[in-house]
Amino acid sequence: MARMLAATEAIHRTYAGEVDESGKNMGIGDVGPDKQFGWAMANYTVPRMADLTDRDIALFFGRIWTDDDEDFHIGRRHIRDEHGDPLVLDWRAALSEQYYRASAHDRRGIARRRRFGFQGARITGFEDENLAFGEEISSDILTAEIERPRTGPMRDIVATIQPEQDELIRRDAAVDLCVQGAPGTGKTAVGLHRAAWLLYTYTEKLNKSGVLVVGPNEGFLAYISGVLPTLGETAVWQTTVQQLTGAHTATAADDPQTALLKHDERMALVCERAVWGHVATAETGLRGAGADPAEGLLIADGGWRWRLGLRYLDEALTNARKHTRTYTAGRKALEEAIVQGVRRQAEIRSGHSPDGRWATKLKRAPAVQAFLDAAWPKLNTKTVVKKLQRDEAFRADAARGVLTDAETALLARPARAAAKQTAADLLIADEIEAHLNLRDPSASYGHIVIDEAQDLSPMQCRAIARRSGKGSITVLGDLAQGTTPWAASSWDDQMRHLGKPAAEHTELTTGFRVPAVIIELANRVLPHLGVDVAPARSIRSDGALDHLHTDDLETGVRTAVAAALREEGLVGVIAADDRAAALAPLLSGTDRVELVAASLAKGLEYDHVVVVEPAEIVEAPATWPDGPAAAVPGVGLRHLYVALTRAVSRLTVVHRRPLPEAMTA
Ligand SMILES: Nc1ncnc2c1ncn2[C@@H]1O[C@H](COP(=O)(O)OP(=O)(O)OP(=O)(O)O)[C@@H](O)[C@H]1O
Repeated sequence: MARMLAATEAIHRTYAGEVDESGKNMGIGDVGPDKQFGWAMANYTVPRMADLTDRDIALFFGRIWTDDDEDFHIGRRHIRDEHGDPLVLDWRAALSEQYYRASAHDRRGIARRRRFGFQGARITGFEDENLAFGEEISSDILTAEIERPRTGPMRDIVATIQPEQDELIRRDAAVDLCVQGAPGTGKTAVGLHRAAWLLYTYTEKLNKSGVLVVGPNEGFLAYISGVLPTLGETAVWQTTVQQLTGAHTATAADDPQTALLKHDERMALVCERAVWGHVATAETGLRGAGADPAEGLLIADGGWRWRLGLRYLDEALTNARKHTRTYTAGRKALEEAIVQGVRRQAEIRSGHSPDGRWATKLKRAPAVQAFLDAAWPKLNTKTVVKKLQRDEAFRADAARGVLTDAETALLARPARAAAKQTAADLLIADEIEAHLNLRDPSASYGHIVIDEAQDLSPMQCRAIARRSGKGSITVLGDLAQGTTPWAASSWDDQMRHLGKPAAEHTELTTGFRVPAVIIELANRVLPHLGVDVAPARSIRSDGALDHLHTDDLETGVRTAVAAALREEGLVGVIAADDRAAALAPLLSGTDRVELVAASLAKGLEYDHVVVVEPAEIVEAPATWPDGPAAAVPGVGLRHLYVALTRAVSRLTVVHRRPLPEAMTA
């Protein structure tokens, strides 16, 4: 690697001058092709040098010997010798697949596999499997990696990817995946590694179109943000659905009932009607333009007078509606049809076809404009949203047969709240905009990874789908951990909202995070959550579970945290949202302890978790993602399930009140 770095530095030195010079001169005068090339080379070498600089990570973690007696090392990045021959294969290379997938039963041409253990950049040991002799071992190196104390954000798992994970990671780029998985089964890990694999395998296509990772909240993004850069991928956008849909810029909040309605799938149809309902019949259009439908559209064109009949206009309207995807394009198509109709008459009458300038002038003719404005009025998103909010008759038309009267009334917003929009209003605006205008294809992503996807509302799913375009998606989640008021209860529905009804479905059940004693406790809660999902089976027999019954919660928490700090790793204290706020002063000043509100614990993990007063977590009202607090039935128990499944090694349940029945039954 040092030699590769030296070679890259030499290239950089050769061209570095071009960067400085062209940095000054770029865009001024003539920058010849040589300079362009030099500039490109110098720029190319900069990230490559960073990538080749020591990263305190072992250069390789595995080795395979094939039946043909070739051998390869497998590592995080590809390393070659001065002749260009590979010394270490990138974990994403096609051949590396054999390292992860070969078994004694299905050797895939691999005679022997070696796994290296390492600490930082130092190799600490290795274990061999002679697959050719039918040998298969349970890996201590994998066990050590899984049990390793967590010291900070999430790390990559390249050294120990399991065969069933590898299969998902390396699915073809065109495949849409939906992965249901119990807590700690590696969904997030699979999603991120799949993003990295796709970028490596389809570099050109995906670097251009981009890869997006959507997570539930900013805390989660911070937790996972380092994984892709350590895998050498810096060009992946990571965002929350709130950021993606602009919800974070909302200036007002909906009451829970209204928010629920605005996130409902039926709103998609209301939005569609609110836009397309503006298209009138030819007859109404003519009347609206002050013309007599029996006479049709009369257009004065210099010395000429043209007439388009009702039937022609009706057909033009129907065609424009049928053959265009967006409202704005539809109006254009209608305008073109009018020009076309007149052009034909002009050709017959004058014997030659009028030019483009004539067409532009004709479009501006007052009669044409008046008809277009009446039959297919110009619209923008703001106008439509405003009409939905303020115009009762318009709202009733758009919602007729879709929403009840009471629901329709919830969409009304008083004029004094005019400029203020809620997060759900912005989603509605996004939906309406999609009917009005085609999205710029460059604003769509080649692949989108969506984590904790069970929490998305139908309208949020649709907003993400619009950003996917022709790209594929990987959807990860757990129905049992759905805690939003609109959480999904079926993946089929969710995939339909995401525009990928034919996605491949898989379920992961091998738990890598939570030890068996702790997952058993969580699995007691699972049947009470009202979803049909498989429980996790932990591959770990270590770990500890303690209950601390106390008269005083604060003392109990203090005792539990002090005990937890005697061991290595991070401590997470999870409590009902209000309780968490109250505990904050108690826990400040300890950098190995993090206090987490139960509603924000999703996706995170700690070596030692202290769950505070489960009864309170069960009772606490859900904190709505973009609105006020309000009780969502059953959500508290799901928060408890999430809280109980965050521990990597030890869990202490601190309680003053009796434990909820679901935990003890
Ligand atoms: N093959 C593996 N080797 C080592 N560690 C792994 C492996 N697979 C998963 N892990 C670890 O297990 C833990 C749980 O993984 P991850 O967070 O991806 O699970 P999840 O299914 O997304 O969980 P949750 O539903 O609770 O968010 C992580 O620390 C991850 O690094």
